[in-house]
Amino acid sequence: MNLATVVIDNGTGYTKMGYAGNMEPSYLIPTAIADSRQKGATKVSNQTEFKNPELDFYIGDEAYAHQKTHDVKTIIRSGQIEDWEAMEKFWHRAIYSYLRCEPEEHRFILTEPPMNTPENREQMAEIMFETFNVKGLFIGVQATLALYAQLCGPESTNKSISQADLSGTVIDSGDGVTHVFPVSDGFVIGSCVRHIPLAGRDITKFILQHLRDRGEKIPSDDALDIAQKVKERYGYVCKDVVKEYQKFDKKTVDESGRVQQSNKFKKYTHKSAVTGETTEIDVGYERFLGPEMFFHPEFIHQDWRSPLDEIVDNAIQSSPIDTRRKLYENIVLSGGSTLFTDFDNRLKKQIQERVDDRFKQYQQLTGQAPKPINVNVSQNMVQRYAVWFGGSVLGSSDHFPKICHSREDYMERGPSICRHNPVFPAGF
Ligand SMILES: Nc1ncnc2c1ncn2[C@@H]1O[C@H](COP(=O)(O)OP(=O)(O)OP(=O)(O)O)[C@@H](O)[C@H]1O
Repeated sequence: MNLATVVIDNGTGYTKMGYAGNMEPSYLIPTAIADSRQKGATKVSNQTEFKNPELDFYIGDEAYAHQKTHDVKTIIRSGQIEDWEAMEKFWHRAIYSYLRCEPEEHRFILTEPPMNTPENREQMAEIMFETFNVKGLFIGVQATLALYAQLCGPESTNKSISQADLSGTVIDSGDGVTHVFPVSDGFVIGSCVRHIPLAGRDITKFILQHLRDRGEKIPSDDALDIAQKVKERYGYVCKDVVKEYQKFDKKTVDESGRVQQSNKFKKYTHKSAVTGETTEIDVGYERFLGPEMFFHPEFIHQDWRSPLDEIVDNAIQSSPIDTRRKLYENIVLSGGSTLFTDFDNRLKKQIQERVDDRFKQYQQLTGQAPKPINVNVSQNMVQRYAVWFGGSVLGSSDHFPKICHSREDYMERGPSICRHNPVFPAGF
């Protein structure tokens, strides 16, 4: 009997995990581990949860809940696994305690950043097959899975897709890093990938700083948590920063003659999980100034001045000429930090302006009018979990057993079988 494929997408900030065929992952937890400070010591206290100190560790939110007694660390930096031992422990807990499955009975889909080395892929395969004895393994490239999710997602009408349909530009912005990946026929054009060292975590820190600068009283224990909630709940991308400021500064007078601040200001009430105390915070300009980082990165990072539309345009322009039209016409958003309202509209407008300017110059120079390009930036229902959802659809497809590397193959040929992971079998 074929049991559902397990899909685990380990991101810099968050891990999404669940079973293929579902719309959403079953668990979304921080990619963090809290390890015992008393390694090697045998615990004897009756109150100790674990007798074996090697098992005295926590992952995800539980890791942060135990930071007083354990050392918490993140495992992935800029998409790359930094600590393999910690990763293995994280997977162990994820598989047995969260997903509660017997790995030898399931096929697994793990994800990797596009420029991952073959050695890293082999290491993943070794751990999965040798430690967990999984039934099968497929290591999907995150950008390709995000495109796959869009093609086969809930809004898709395209029933018969092939490798050639997997073309477009994926903008993946999560917690730690933002990437722009041009993908042609299912393959990431490696030399044209662009990396931006700014993402959700930087916006959160900026919002926190801005709230404090405006004099809001933020309890230091929950400061980052509050800023993150404010960002996720009230953040949006504006059309024009100056006009947006004016909207916030516009005051009105109510019936009793009292001056009221603009209704653009919002109130956020936070209840501390530790003390139970509530704090009320006025949320103002940071609502649009935080997400503005994508278009005016100099607000946040002194040395980074290229706006996202310039980087996307540059990535596409450096791709082979015959792929560019598809890359402009299918820009796909992936990751939590692309969820801001109107992010897609502003990005589309600014990239379209760049394309139109280039066309005008070409026309003036040659006197010829090329066929226009309509830039399309699509937001979709599965954007936050696009990579995971791509894995979910792939893992439940009929052709998945043909592309998944089996345990028998691994035993016969070793970890090098996992170096290549095409989304479609040959001749599809
Ligand atoms: N509705 C929202 N609006 C804005 N930001 C959001 C929203 N929901 C989540 N985020 C932000 O998205 C980020 C997490 O996104 P995601 O889970 O895609 O990251 P990740 O995969 O862990 O990171 P990376 O892509 O860097 O490896 C966090 O910074 C979170 O605050």
